[in-house]
Amino acid sequence: MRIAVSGGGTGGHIYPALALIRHMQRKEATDVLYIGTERGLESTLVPEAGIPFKSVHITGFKRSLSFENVKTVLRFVKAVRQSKAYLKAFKPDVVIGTGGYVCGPVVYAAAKLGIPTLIHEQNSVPGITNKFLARYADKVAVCFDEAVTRFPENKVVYTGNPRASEAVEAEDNPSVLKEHGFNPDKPVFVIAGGSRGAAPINQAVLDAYSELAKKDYQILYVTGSVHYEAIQKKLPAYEADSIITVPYVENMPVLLRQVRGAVGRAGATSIAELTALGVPAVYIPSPYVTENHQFHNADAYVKKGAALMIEEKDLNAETLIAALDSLQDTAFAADMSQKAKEAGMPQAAAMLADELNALGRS
Ligand SMILES: CC(=O)N[C@H]1[C@@H](OP(=O)(O)OP(=O)(O)OC[C@H]2O[C@@H](n3ccc(=O)[nH]c3=O)[C@H](O)[C@@H]2O)O[C@H](CO)[C@@H](O)[C@@H]1O
Repeated sequence: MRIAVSGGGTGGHIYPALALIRHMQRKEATDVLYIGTERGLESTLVPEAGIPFKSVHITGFKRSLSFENVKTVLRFVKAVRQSKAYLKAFKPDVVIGTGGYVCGPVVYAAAKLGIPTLIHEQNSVPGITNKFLARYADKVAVCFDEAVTRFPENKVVYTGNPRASEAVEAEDNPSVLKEHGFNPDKPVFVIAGGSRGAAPINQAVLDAYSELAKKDYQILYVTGSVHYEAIQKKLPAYEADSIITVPYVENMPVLLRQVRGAVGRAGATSIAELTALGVPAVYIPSPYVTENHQFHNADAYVKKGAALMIEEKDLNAETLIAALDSLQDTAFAADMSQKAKEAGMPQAAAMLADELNALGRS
């Protein structure tokens, strides 16, 4: 099989693509070309994973009327032309887009060239690019019941997010906690604001820091790479042994296998990992995303008893500490873990690969 993959901007769109590629390459010889942007996280993550990478120049539409949108249309036209050239040279059997605006020109170009296409929507509410592409793509793979009715009935398939499979296949290595400097006999929570960090969550952790330092649990506090330096300057002069602050975690699934619980944004790929592994979670949805989709992502799991939610308007040191304290109750945490696992989709990579194989061989 030869597959062209596009997806970018943030980790939530890139990690599912990488998980799918790794799954397919383990099963059979699969040649891959990844098309992203130079500025997105994909331009480092994809080459680091040893996958051939080409770039197009494209930006997202602004929600308000602006001259920038005219420029975006011109960039789109140019990026379609460039994508067509890459695709004609690579000759893929199938093209998949995993979200982010870079998929727009790539999947559109593929459809116009008559190459079978599939788009993967991780969220409960579709993003602008996938809404546009749904008209052109042959299949739309979704991860939430709520997303099924948002796409044409004859195209939609429910596969889940392939990063869930990668999470359950990750190495079970308890010493990862020790390597971070934790006491392995006490529970560890990870607090991370998505792939880029989140300023309001960082502020709540700073406000709660002195109280958290007194707790009988430990915290891996992931600030997000861009926030790290500023946060370090704001941390109290004493550094609590039980709170370890890092900019980013390279291999999140290995870490997630060992923690008592996780606090973070309600990005769909994080949710897929946490549910597949049955990690109790406290979601603080970002209210700054299209159609408030993170709230709806989180809500679907809160309703199943698989997670807790703190809306950003209610986020402060007290609500953060209360949520963490509640997961100290082992029976409560175990029940949530069980419900999260029941809602998880660890078979997602195989299901999505089957859809791609069927399309590519049609
Ligand atoms: C602001 C924005 O538009 N965010 C979107 C973006 O979020 P974002 O990119 O933050 O995506 P997610 O939270 O879904 O996924 C983050 C990914 O990065 C990994 N990770 C995170 C931190 C870290 O230190 N190390 C690490 O490897 C996580 O394990 C996960 O695989 O894509 C998601 C999936 O479409 C959407 O639901 C989010 O709404």
